[in-house]
Amino acid sequence: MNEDFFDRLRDRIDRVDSVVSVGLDPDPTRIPEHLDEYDLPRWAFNRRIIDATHEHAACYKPNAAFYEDGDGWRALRETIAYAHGKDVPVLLDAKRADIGNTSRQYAKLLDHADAITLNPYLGRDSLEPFLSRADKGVFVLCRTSNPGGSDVQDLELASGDRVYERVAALADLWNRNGNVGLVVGATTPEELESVREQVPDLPFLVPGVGAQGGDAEAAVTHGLADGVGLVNSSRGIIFAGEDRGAAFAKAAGEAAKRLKKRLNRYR
Ligand SMILES: O=c1ccn([C@@H]2O[C@H](COP(=O)(O)O)[C@@H](O)[C@H]2O)c(=O)[nH]1
Repeated sequence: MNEDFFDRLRDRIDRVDSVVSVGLDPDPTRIPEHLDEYDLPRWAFNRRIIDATHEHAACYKPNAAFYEDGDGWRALRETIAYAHGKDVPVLLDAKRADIGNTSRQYAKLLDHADAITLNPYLGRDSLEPFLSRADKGVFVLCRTSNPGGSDVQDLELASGDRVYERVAALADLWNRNGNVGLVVGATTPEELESVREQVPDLPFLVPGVGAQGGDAEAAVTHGLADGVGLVNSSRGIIFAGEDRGAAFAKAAGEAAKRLKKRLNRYR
């Protein structure tokens, strides 16, 4: 197996001709009722979603928030193993980082996943236990897709830079192992473009297309570095067939394929 996460991701993107990241956020209030009979309904749901979407998935992105309880961790472990069985990398959207000893503990999450999202707010030493895992990918939150993303990230520093621009510059410095990418949302296409100009070599994870209504063209045009990057949709894929009972997974497969084709127009 290739030792470099972004090389492995490039191989996967080439193999399925797709930059789609399928977000596995199995909101218990939206999972089809007929799956309640299973021991782990979230895992039963994800397994069916993976079966239906893997041909179009450059990666799976489970968000840790949907698994942080006893059964949830079991469902997540099963999900990751199953995705790996289909040869699809898994990016755990955990948005972690803390002081040193706590971060070292958090970094154990990378024993299971291929890549992780990190919060840069605590600075370099908080990220080090993840950055030093040279074979794993690390996506640093830069300009997030939510409406309040501007509250802190757009603040202007004394240097004239915005906070998110400073984060992008730091991430470039932190990339000594070639394993760093950025999270930049599709809902702010101008920022996407300007961050891409600033750091031409860092792949982006671009969330916010689909349910958040972000700009798919900008996501692809600016999200990829030398053809490598990810455009994520979670609810727009996994709940595309919410009203279709047992056919929910088929609808998810169709939604993933549609998004792949739409994004490929701009690659
Ligand atoms: O800036 C960010 C960072 C992370 N996310 C996460 O991506 C998915 C998006 O889900 P959708 O259903 O496609 O809106 C979700 O897990 C978010 O927590 C983000 O949206 N924006």
